[in-house]
Amino acid sequence: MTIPLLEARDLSAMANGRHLVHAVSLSVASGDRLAIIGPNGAGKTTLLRMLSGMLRPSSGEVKLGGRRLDRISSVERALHIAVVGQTDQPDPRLAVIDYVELGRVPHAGLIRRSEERDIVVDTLRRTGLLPLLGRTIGSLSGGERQRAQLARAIAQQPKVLFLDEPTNHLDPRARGELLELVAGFGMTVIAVLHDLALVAPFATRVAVMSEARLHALAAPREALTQKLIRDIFGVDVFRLRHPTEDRELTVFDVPNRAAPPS
Ligand SMILES: Nc1ncnc2c1ncn2[C@@H]1O[C@H](COP(=O)(O)OP(=O)(O)OP(=O)(O)O)[C@@H](O)[C@H]1O
Repeated sequence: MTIPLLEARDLSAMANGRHLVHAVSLSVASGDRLAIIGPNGAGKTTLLRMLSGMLRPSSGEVKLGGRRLDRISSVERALHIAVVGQTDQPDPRLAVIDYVELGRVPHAGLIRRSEERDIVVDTLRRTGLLPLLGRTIGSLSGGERQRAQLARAIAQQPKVLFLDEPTNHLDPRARGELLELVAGFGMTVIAVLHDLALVAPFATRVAVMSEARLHALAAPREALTQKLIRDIFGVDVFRLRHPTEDRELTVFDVPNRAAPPS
């Protein structure tokens, strides 16, 4: 039997006598890209924080490569796990190249310094940040900063990359491009996503959270049924033929409750 890269069993988080996440079990194989979706307050970020070891569960456990995450030292964990959170506040005085190089700190001394630099420069190139490498983090736009945060995490070369809403500062085109970029690195990714339109092109699997529970866990096409999207998000989904190209469009539509009956 192959051991999943990451496995959560009966994971719960409680605060003030209330479940923020209730008995979630899931596993993630190497190379999976798992999108965690659900309405506001469903428990997505709390689940992500427990899966990445940032938050200790009230009950249940997380295993990474068969080992309990809470028994892996924070130093070793940093070799395996990178997190880009919603509330990260990188030091605005750092130059982009120095900031991205911070991703290499957990590996310090393990490989030669010149190889470290090569990894950083290659990551800057692949994330389109080479022209900005001398700029300070504080001088970047929200979208550029988001790309720099991603680059730092990619330079870390983790076994699992955790992303909490990685596209929230990006324009519609840049959102898709950023996730395409992430997918191109071939890493195992667990990402909280809000934009439902981004899920199917990016994710190999989707975990649907609703009211602290895992409502569904499947490939996007299986999970994102019209019924589920209507029930969980209160929006309609239509699959339409693209008017000029040979492909399908998925359109999410908020029903107009104010419309008079026809
Ligand atoms: N430390 C805490 N103490 C008390 N309640 C908390 C704490 N952290 C989160 N919550 C609550 O738990 C619920 C789930 O929060 P969480 O951030 O996980 O949801 P989410 O699905 O990521 O939401 P959003 O889409 O709005 O970012 C929310 O009602 C939130 O207010």
